[in-house]
Amino acid sequence: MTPDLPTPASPLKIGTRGSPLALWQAHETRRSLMAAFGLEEAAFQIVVIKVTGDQIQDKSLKEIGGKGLFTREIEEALLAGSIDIAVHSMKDMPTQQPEGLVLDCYLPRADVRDGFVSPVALRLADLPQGAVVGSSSLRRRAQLRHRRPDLALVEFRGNVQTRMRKLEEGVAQATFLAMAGLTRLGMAHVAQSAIEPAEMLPAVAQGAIGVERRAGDGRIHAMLNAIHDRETGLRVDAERAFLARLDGSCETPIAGLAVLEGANLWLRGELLRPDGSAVVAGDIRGPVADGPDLGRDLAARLLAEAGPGFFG
Ligand SMILES: NCc1[nH]cc(CCC(=O)O)c1CC(=O)O
Repeated sequence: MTPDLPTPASPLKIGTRGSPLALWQAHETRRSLMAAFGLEEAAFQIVVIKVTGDQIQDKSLKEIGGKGLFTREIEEALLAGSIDIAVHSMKDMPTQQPEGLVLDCYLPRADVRDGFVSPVALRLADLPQGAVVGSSSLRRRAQLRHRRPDLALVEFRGNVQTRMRKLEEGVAQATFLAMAGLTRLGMAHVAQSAIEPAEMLPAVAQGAIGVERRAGDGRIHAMLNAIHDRETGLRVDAERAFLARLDGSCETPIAGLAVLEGANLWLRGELLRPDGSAVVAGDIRGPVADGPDLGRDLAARLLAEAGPGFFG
């Protein structure tokens, strides 16, 4: 089916946050659609929407609280019809979409690893005893506390430039940034190394870009089908089912990563106590089509292993 295609007179409106990374993702979505349908740039309009998570820079995300800090206003615009699709970093997406919205289109996933950024060490293992590390990510903080209880942690938010400046000022000796974001912004060189998943399991859906639409919008559904990356979808669906079964909120440090091995999907997962004093980790393999079931099974197993007292 060939959908009615957008034109410069009636462009497709792409909603996004205004951060440099979010804008890159929106432009990448436009490039993919242009290539898939032979359309010119003017057939698309990128609409920047302000979200709560970007307006508050002086508090940790946990303090602001609530889910969807980076998505609520964008999803409202999508439901209201002022945009036609919304582009998101899947890592920041709640596992449930609001009634009337569907998230089933993913662009090809980028590097899933965390980047190690530090003027004083080449790799995480080389950080001197007692070094100060800046991170506001609950997952990274818990993983670090578990592996390197000697390190001191400070809150670190803001864009790449802000964090680099804090490192230069000596506020911390190292920080972590997703390689996907750094690479997309042309800044992969600021990372001294990329941390392998076996050493630090990334966040669920790290490196994946999702495109959300209104349910029942057949024209847009058909267009998004043309740019959907099936492998990314299989992996992210398994990881997000794992997260959903854990009721992953921003209070619970959780890591998860699925990869395809031929006809099988291999999912690794990890639950941590925020202070790093306990970790339960495991993995599961099965047919790629069973990804969400594998995710729920692994989550149930890890929850049982953790027991009721795990999160204190
Ligand atoms: N939580 C913020 C966020 N959301 C997505 C990315 C990076 C890109 C991605 O993982 O898709 C980042 C920054 C980071 O964690 O360094």
